[in-house]
Amino acid sequence: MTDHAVLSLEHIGLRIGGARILHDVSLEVAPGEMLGVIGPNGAGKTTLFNVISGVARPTEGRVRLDGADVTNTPIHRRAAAGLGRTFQTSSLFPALSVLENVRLAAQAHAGGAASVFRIPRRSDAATGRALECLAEVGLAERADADASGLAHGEKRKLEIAMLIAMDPKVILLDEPMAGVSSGDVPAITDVIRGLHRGGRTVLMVEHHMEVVLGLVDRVAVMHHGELLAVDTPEAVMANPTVQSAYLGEAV
Ligand SMILES: Nc1ncnc2c1ncn2[C@@H]1O[C@H](COP(=O)(O)OP(=O)(O)OP(=O)(O)O)[C@@H](O)[C@H]1O
Repeated sequence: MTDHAVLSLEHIGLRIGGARILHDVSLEVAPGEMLGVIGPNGAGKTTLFNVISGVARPTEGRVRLDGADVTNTPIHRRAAAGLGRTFQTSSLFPALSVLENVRLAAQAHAGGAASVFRIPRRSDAATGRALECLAEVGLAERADADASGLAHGEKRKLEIAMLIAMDPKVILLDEPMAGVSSGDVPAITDVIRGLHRGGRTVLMVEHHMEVVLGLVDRVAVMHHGELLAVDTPEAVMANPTVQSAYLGEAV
C-alpha cells in the first residue's frame, strides 16, 4: 500500500458456499479521485461495495481506510470513520420536509440519534449545515417541500445531500442513475461532479457508460469477480480484454 491511498483493497477474496464471488481484487484509490466501477451483470461490483462498506466480510484480504485496517470494522464504525454510501430512497422520511430529512442526517453525524421523534429545532447548527448541503445539490428552493412530493431525480439529489451532511471522506455511489429519466441525467451528473470538485473521493458503480466515462479519473473493470483492468476511461475503452468481457459489445 502507498502512503497516499485513502482507500486500499489488498487481495480481496470472497467465497459464499462453494462460489467464488470475488478473487484477488487489489486496488488503491487516491484522495480526491473519482473512480468508476464497471462490468457485466453479476461481475461482483455490488459485492465489492459491500466489502468496502462493511455489509460483507471478505474471506481473504484487507480493506484499509486512510491506512487503518477496517476489514473487520462494523458498518456504523466505518461510516463514522468517513465512509459514506448513498441513502436509498426507501430510507427517506416521506412525511418530513426535504430540509428535515437532511437535518436528521446532519444531526446523526453530529452524534444525535436520527429519529422522527427527536427533530432538532430549526435554529440549530444542523439546520445551517442541512441548508448548505441542499444548496450544494441544487435543492435549496425545495427545502420546505414534503420529501414524498419530490420527483424521482429530486429524490436522488436529496439522498446525495443527506450523504454530504454525514461529511464522508470516501463516497460510494451504487448506480446513481438507476431509474433516473434521461432528462434528469445531466443534473444528477452535475451533482456528482460537484462532489468530486469538493475534494471528496468518489467510487461509483454505474451501468450508464456515457456518464461513467465522462466523469471519472479511472475506471476499474470487473469480470467474474476479478479486476480485469484499472485505467483511464480512454485506455479501458481501447483494451481488447475489456471489450471481450463485454462479449464484443462496444464499451
Ligand atoms: N449472498 C450471496 N450468495 C450467493 N451468491 C451471491 C450472493 N451475493 C452475490 N452473489 C453472486 O455473486 C455474483 C456477483 O453479484 P453482484 O451483485 O456483486 O454483481 P454486480 O456486478 O453488482 O451485478 P449487477 O450489475 O447485475 O448488479 C453474482 O453471480 C451473484 O449471484
